[in-house]
Amino acid sequence: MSIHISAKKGEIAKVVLQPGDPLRAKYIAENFLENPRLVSQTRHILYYTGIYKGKEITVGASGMGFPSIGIYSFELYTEYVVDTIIRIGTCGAYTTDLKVFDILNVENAASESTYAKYAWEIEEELLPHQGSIFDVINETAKELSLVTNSTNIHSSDIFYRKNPAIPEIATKYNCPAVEMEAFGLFANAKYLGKNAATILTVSDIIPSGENISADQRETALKPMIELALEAAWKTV
Ligand SMILES: O=P(O)(O)O[C@H]1O[C@H](CO)[C@@H](O)[C@H]1O
Ligand SMILES: O=c1cc[nH]c(=O)[nH]1
Repeated sequence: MSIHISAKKGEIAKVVLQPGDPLRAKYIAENFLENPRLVSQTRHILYYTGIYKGKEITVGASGMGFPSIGIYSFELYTEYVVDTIIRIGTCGAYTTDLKVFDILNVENAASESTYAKYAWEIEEELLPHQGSIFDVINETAKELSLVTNSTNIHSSDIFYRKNPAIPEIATKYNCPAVEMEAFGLFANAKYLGKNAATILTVSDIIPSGENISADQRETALKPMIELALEAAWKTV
C-alpha cells in the first residue's frame, strides 16, 4: 500500500500498462486479461492485476499530466516490484502527415516542463525512453505486422492554449505530436534506473480539427493495447 495506491504488496505485477484514463484501464482489464482483480481504486484511479497468456500483468491509470503520472509511476517503481511501465496514451498530431489511429512508439519526449529539473535535478529538455522495452515494442510490432512510427514527441503541460502555432520546442526537436505524460514517466524511470516506454495512438489532428470520440478514446485503441500486452508479456 502506498499513499495513492491501495494495492497490497504482491498485488501489482512487475510490468504495468498505464493509460491516462481509469476507464481505459478497466476496459483493458475486462476485455484482455483473465481473472482481472481490482487491486486499487483510491481516488477512482483504477488498477487491475490479471493474467495474459499465463503471465501476470497489471493495468492501471496515470491520470493526466506530469504531477499525476509522477506520483503513480514513482509509487509503482518504489513501493511495489514494478520494473517496467508502458504508458499507452492518446496524442494530438501537429501535422496532417499523421492520421487518426496511427501508432507512435516514443523515442524521446521533449518538454518545457520543470518536472524533471525540480524533482530529480535532471536538466535535459529531451528525455529518451528508458531500458530495452522500446526495442521490444518495435520487434513485437513487426511480428504483429503492425505499422508504428518511432518518433520524438512533445510532452506538454498544456492542452488548451491561446496561440495555435506549433510550440517552439516541438519544432526544435522534430516532434510531430503532443501528449502530457511521457516526459514525467521517463524522468522517474531515469532517476530510479527502471524501464519505461510510451506508445501513443493519434486521437486528434490539430490542424484539421479531426478527432475521435470520448468513447473511442476508452475502447477503440485495440491494436495499441495488443501491442503493449504482447511486449509486456515478453518482459515477465
Ligand atoms: O489518453 P491519455 O493517456 O490520457 O493521454 C492524453 O490524453 C489526455 C488529454 O486528453 C492527456 O493525458 C494526454 O496525454
Ligand atoms: O495531449 C493531447 C492529447 C490528445 N490530443 C491533444 O491534442 N493533446
